[in-house]
Amino acid sequence: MKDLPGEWKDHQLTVALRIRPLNDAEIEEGATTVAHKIDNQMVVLMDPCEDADNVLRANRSREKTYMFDVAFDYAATQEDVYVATTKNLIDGVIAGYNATVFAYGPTGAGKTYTMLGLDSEPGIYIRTLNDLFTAIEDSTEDLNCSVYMSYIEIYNEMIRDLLNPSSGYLELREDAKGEIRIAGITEFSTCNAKEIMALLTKGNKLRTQESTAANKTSSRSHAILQVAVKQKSRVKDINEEVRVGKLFMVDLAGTERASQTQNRGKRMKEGAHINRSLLALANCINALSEKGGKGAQFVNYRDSKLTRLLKDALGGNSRTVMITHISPASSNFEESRNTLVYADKAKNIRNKVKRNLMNVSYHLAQYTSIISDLRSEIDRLRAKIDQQSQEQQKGEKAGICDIKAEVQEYSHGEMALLQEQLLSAFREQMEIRRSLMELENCNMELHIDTSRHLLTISDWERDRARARRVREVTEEKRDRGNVEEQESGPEEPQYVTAAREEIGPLLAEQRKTMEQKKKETHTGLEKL
Ligand SMILES: Nc1ncnc2c1ncn2[C@@H]1O[C@H](COP(=O)(O)OP(=O)(O)OP(=O)(O)O)[C@@H](O)[C@H]1O
Repeated sequence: MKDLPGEWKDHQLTVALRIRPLNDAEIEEGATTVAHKIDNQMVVLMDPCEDADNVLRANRSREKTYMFDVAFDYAATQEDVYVATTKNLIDGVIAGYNATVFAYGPTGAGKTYTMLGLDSEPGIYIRTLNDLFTAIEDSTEDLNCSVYMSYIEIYNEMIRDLLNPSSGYLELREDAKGEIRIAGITEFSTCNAKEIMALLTKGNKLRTQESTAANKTSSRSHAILQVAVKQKSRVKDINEEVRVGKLFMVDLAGTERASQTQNRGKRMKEGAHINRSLLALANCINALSEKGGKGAQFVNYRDSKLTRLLKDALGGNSRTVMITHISPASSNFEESRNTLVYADKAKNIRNKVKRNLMNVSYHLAQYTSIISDLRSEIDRLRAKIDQQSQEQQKGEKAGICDIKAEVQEYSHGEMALLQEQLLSAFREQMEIRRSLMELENCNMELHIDTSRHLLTISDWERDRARARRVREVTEEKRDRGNVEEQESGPEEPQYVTAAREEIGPLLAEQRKTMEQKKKETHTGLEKL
């Protein structure tokens, strides 16, 4: 069924649960299985502290049943998980919808296994990309399609481009439409799955991964793979429809407790950052699950880079699937319980989704003027025929034939030539307009960022002056005019210093964009 363009539809977050098999370390330490899949949707978690032989089972409160959209245990294959969670999103992305799949859960619970997988057991990334390219190839629609890919990690609250690590740390920007963008991100345009897989493998090698007490190859960062599918009509028209569907695939760092993972030093600092992002994510899930209900709350996405980037995935314009992971082991009971509580809340999140359609219309002035020139030329020739036929009614047919031939020749030759010129003028104009529009957007984003920083600084300076004045008045009153040397006031917070530092580069970038815009406009005018 085709959706009407521009129509908003409700979409409830899909929440899946995957319980991985017990691992060797868990078996060695004598852990028992406490998480069981009951059926395709139901899971039960038993408290290992309870005495299973106690027939009275007096304390049943900590044995809890959870329902999800779909549940998997150790028997599920990578294909099973992919088909039930992600495969269905592909057609939507091609039709211009946004979609997000994210893996959530404690460290070592199997998130990277589900998303990336092994060479012998590929995960969701590879399966999705293969099916996406096949679906594009099989599409019968008359559309030109291009696929762009980017791959980043958020490590210690800093964004790194995994496809171009030399670009340093990247910044988040909000554009005029309120959409979050990563400034300076590398977007590879590819048209085959093999090429995209090579990029992904290269990027993965750069991902921050370390051995921790809980997982030998623990991912210390959140990794986000974004694939954008852009399509436009092959048939040239004065109105062109462009569709853009974006798919985010996110492998989050694991939730962890410092005491349990025995992390120290650098690992502990990472843990704090990982937890800051995941705490912000948990807060958003909490607030969103309450939204619309009695306890409707403000959703604060700004607390971490992760939540700012996942804003659309949570409560925005995206079909979203959350794949929650837990270990079945009794030794991980507490982590599993906490994870299940959040996954359960996430089921209440509702998104509003809409196809991303844009209309590019070309300037008609040039088109209209050429057509009117052609019309007057034809009128002139018609008038000439009429005039001549009146004058030479008797036997001067040859002359008329000459003029008729002239009209015909003009109509075919000149028309074809003019048509050709018209088309190429359109193409050039279209390119210039498109790049001007991009520069305009970029400039607007820079302007908004600069204003935001200036506002942050002036707010802070105003508060500081106010605090200083209050202190002075208090001191004056107490010392009856004998004012002691004043403190310089509170130390400037990090976010204000960061705002000051960012203004210079933002202004420089703004100047650069303006220069480029001038150049483009000049080239455009020369061509017209
Ligand atoms: N369903 C599964 N079947 C078989 N092995 C699994 C499964 N899930 C996870 N594993 C294995 O368990 C180990 C830990 O998994 P993985 O690295 O995917 O965890 P993680 O949740 O990504 O951890 P972290 O948050 O620390 O990165 C890996 O060796 C992985 O191969």
